[in-house]
Amino acid sequence: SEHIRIGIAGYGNLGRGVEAAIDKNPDMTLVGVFTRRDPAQVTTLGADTVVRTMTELPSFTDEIDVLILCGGSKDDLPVQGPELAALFTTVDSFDTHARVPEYFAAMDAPATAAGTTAMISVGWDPGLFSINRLYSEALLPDGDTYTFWGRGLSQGHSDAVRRVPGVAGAAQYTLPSDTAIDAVRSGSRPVLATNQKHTRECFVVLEDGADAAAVEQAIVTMPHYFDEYDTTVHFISAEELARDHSAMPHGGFVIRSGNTSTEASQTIEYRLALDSNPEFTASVLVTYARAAHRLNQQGRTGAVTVLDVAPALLSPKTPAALRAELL
Ligand SMILES: NC(=O)C1=CN([C@@H]2O[C@H](COP(=O)(O)OP(=O)(O)OC[C@H]3O[C@@H](n4cnc5c(N)ncnc54)[C@H](OP(=O)(O)O)[C@@H]3O)[C@@H](O)[C@H]2O)C=CC1
Ligand SMILES: N[C@@H](C[C@H]1CC(C(=O)O)=NO1)C(=O)O
Repeated sequence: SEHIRIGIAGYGNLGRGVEAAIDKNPDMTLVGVFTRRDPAQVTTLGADTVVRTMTELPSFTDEIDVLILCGGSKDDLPVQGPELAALFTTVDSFDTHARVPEYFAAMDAPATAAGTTAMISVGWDPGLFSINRLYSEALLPDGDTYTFWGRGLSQGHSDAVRRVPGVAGAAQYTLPSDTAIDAVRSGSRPVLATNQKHTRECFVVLEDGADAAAVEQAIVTMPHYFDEYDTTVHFISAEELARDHSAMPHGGFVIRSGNTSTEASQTIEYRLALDSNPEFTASVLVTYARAAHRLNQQGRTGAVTVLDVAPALLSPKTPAALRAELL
């Protein structure tokens, strides 16, 4: 039967989640974790997990079928993605929405040249929510689509805050507006500005000697992450961060209300409720690694997104079994 050999590039919340998710998929094997740090500093879930430096990756091109990129979207993936897509079929969770077109192009060139497949922006948003926004808009042309997240910890926004000079640690929570949700659920199809749907709340540990006012200003004005929102910043100790902000729950929903006739109002809704944002996202990444490997074997090279993936490619079951069980 098919067997897929996985590498993990970058070992943080997501990398750890991918290590766990591979254990849940019998058709997958973890070849190793690749880190920019000293491997001796990296403690993995599995005691026997191989940990190597990122610089060793070029010597693993024959041993890895799909490399799952678990770096941060703000600063890591824009550099690591194109370099690694030139060597491996990759899957990543790039989630700076405004920069997706530019990142897609940056991944498409090396992957096309190398004959690899670069599947970008895999996760739940972008990812599963993107698929449901597509279904909703295609199925109900006359309608409006809304996306709400939280209350929960956004990993992309937490990563972005951690990259601000003077920040030693951070957690960012996204809070949906109940007023906005009620208006949407009423079916009145309201027009809502970005800052009417969510607010953002950051808990930040400062490095010794850092200027709190300067850090706060850098966060609340950050393009693509915070500049369109009302954001509050709290400064806490490293102990408080570890004690109160280690769980990473999240979730949300995509809802479209539309009309198929003046009399008939229709609603489509897709919802997630997550105890662990990173573990769920990692499970999505591993599932789509199966599809990326199959697409590459079919000769589909260059950059692709979840919107290009036929659902059957995601399943470990054969098409015949899927037809017998799911249709
Ligand atoms: N599309 C979606 O729905 C989702 C997307 N994401 C994306 O996933 C990205 C990664 O999230 P997350 O895993 O939480 O980010 P982390 O900050 O945990 O990890 C990012 C990188 O930082 C390095 N790192 C991790 N821990 C440490 C440490 N203790 N000391 C020094 N460096 C460390 C690792 O690189 P190295 O090992 O090389 O040092 C790692 O690859 C986010 O930026 C977000 O964009 C996340 C959730 C959902
Ligand atoms: N990409 C997000 C996944 C969801 C969560 C989110 C937000 O809270 O702004 N936007 O998209 C993440 O990093 O957690």
